Amino acid sequence: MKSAIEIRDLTKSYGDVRALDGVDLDVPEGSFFGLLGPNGAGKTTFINILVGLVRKSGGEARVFGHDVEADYREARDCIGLAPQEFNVDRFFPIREVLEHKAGYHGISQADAKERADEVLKRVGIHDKRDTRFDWLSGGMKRRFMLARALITDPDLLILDEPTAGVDVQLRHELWETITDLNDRGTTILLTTHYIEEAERLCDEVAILDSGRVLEVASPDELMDRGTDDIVVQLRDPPTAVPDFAADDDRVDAVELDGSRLVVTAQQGGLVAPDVVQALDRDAHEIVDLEISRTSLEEVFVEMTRQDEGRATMEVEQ
Ligand SMILES: Nc1ncnc2c1ncn2[C@@H]1O[C@H](COP(=O)(O)OP(=O)(O)OP(=O)(O)O)[C@@H](O)[C@H]1O
Repeated sequence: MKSAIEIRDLTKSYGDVRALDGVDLDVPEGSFFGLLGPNGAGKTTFINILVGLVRKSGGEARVFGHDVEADYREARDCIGLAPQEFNVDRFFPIREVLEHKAGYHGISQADAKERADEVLKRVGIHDKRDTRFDWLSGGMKRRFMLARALITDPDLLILDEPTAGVDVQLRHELWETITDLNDRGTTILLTTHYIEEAERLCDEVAILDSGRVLEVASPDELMDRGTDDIVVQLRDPPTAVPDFAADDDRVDAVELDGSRLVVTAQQGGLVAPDVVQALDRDAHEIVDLEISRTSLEEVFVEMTRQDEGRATMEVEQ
């Protein structure tokens, strides 16, 4: 599949700070791709290089085959960006702001008007079209940021924390709008601190830490790496239970607390039937069974914490 974003050995230094330290990444065309990382990992720097706000120190960055520096105009015209900060002209009615933006990208005045109406309707704030940005509520401001990113009908939509500070209802509405765009073929690059957001929306995520890509995988693949708890409630407290850990190397631990048995295992969904069979064989009656899966958040915290440990060890050696 063709790449919407193609990154090779990308570096960026701000003085002594190595914000990006040799990033290689391919974001497939049409995908919903998440860029996750703790504060200061380099996400905004990465995005700013793609849209030409920051100059890279080394390496290559292409958007739909266009080099972000040598072919800046072509690359930039493919991208719609909704940044974290509200960098909007506050004194004009929002529809005019959109028309100016469209004009800047070479869209005719008549088309710009039509598109402005269309995107304002799409994000649900068309009735506010004559209002100044300053007078919108926080949630409406977020919607407007998305509308502005969409005004050029971009092939690549970059969303930097698009739901920061919005209520649950609006978050769900924004998710729906973005998912719909992705279903129609727009490639999405999303950064977020709400790991649940990435888990729900993204086909693939890259975990970035200290300017390096630690991992690229689907949320499911990442969650498979964590351990799950298979919690079995038995009718009667057993005197002994099968030693699941000895028989199956996916099992990490077995704990018995009265009639409650907890088997901690990788790929809990696949281990659970074996647990049930073994208990059944030994005539233990099962009253209830629940599998609690590791969340992407737990895997993310574990991975980025391990990296911290590694960094400390590297310094100490
Ligand atoms: N203009 C700048 N001058 C100096 N250092 C900078 C500049 N911009 C970013 N940095 C540094 O580069 C590193 C990466 O910052 P960046 O903003 O890209 O991270 P981030 O992953 O977007 O963080 P956050 O999640 O907090 O927004 C940080 O150490 C930051 O302090």
